[in-house]
Amino acid sequence: MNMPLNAQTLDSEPLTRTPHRQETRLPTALELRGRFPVSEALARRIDGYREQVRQVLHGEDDRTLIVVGPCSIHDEQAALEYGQKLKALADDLSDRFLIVMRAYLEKPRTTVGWKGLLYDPERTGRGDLAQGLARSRRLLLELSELGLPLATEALGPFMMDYLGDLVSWTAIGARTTESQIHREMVSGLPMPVGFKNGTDGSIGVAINAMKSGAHPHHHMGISHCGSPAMISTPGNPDTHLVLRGGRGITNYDELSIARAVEELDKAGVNTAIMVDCSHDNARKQAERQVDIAREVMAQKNKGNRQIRALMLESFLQPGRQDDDDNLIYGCSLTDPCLGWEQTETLLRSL
Ligand SMILES: O=C[C@H](O)[C@H](O)COP(=O)(O)O
Ligand SMILES: C=C(OP(=O)(O)O)C(=O)O
Repeated sequence: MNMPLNAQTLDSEPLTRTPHRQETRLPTALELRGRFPVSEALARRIDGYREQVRQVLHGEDDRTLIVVGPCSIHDEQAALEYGQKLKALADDLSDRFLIVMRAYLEKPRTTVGWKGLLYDPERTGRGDLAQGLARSRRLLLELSELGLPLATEALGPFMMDYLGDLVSWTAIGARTTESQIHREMVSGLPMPVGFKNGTDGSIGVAINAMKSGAHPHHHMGISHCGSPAMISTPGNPDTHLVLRGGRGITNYDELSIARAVEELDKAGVNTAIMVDCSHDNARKQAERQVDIAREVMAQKNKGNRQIRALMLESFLQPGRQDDDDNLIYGCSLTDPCLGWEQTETLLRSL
C-alpha cells in the first residue's frame, strides 16, 4: 500500500531551476481527479454526508458530530485499518453520533518539520508532491469506499481542487484562520468548515474568518485545467468555531464555551461549537482527551444546545513516536493520539 507511484506517469518533470527556485510540473486537478475518479454513487453519498454534517451543525439533528482519527497519516495501510474499525463503530453508534474520520494529509508546522503525506510521502525531507497528491487522493478514495465521511485540514490553497470532492468536513487550522487566502478558499468550498481559534486562544480571528468565509470573493487561483485564473466564489454559509485552547489555556469549560457562544451570537454568526479535545486543550497529553470529551458531553447532556461537535486525535496505537528506523505500526509521527481501544471505550461510554 505504501508503494511509491511512478513519478513518470505523474508528469513530475522539472520545468525551470534558478538559484532561488526550482519548478517541477505537477498534474492538474482535472488530471488527478481523472486518474482516481469518484463514481456518481460515491459523489451522491458524499453529498449526503455533508448534508448530515450541516444538519448537526445547524441543530436540526440532535446527534453529536465526532471528528476522530490520526493527527496525521503517514502509512496508508494503518489508515485503512483504522478506517475499517471506525466504520464498524460509527455504524454501531449512529443513533447518537455522526462520526467522521480525520484523514489529515497536510500538517501546519510551528517552525519546520514533516508537512504530511501530501508533501513528502517518503519522508525524505526532499518533498514529492506528485507522488503525495496521487497517494493522498487514492487513499481518500479507498477510505470513502469503506463508507466513511472524511475530514481534512485545508492548508495549501490549491489542495482542495485536487481532493475536495472526497471531503465532507474540513478545518482551517489555528495558524491559518487569520489568513485572507484561506478565508477566500473557504468561500468556495462545498462542505462545512470549522475555523479553529488562534494559537493564542483568541476567538475573534475565527469569528472574522466566519464572516469573511460567508462572503463572496474574487481572487487569484489556478483553474482545474492548470491555468492562472480569477476565481469567484459565492460564500460558505456552513462555517463554525472550533475551540482548541491556546498558549497553555484551555477553553472547553462551561464558562469559556458560554463566552464564546455570546461572542458568536453578538457577531451574528453560527453559534455551533466544536470542542477540539486535543491540542492546547489537552496540553499535548493525549489521555486528557478522555476527561475533556466526558466533561463537554456532560455539559451537552445538561442542556447546552450549542455544543454540537467534538474532535479527537486517535490512531491504532497510543502516543507518538519520532520518525526513525524502528517505527511502531499505527502510531502517530506528529501529536500524541489515543489508541484504538481507548477511543472505542470512550466513544461507547459517552
Ligand atoms: O496537529 C499537529 C500539530 O500540533 C501542529 O501541526 C503543529 O505542530 P508542531 O508545533 O510540532 O510543528
Ligand atoms: C494542526 C491542528 O490543529 P491546530 O490548528 O488547532 O493546531 C490539527 O488539528 O491537526
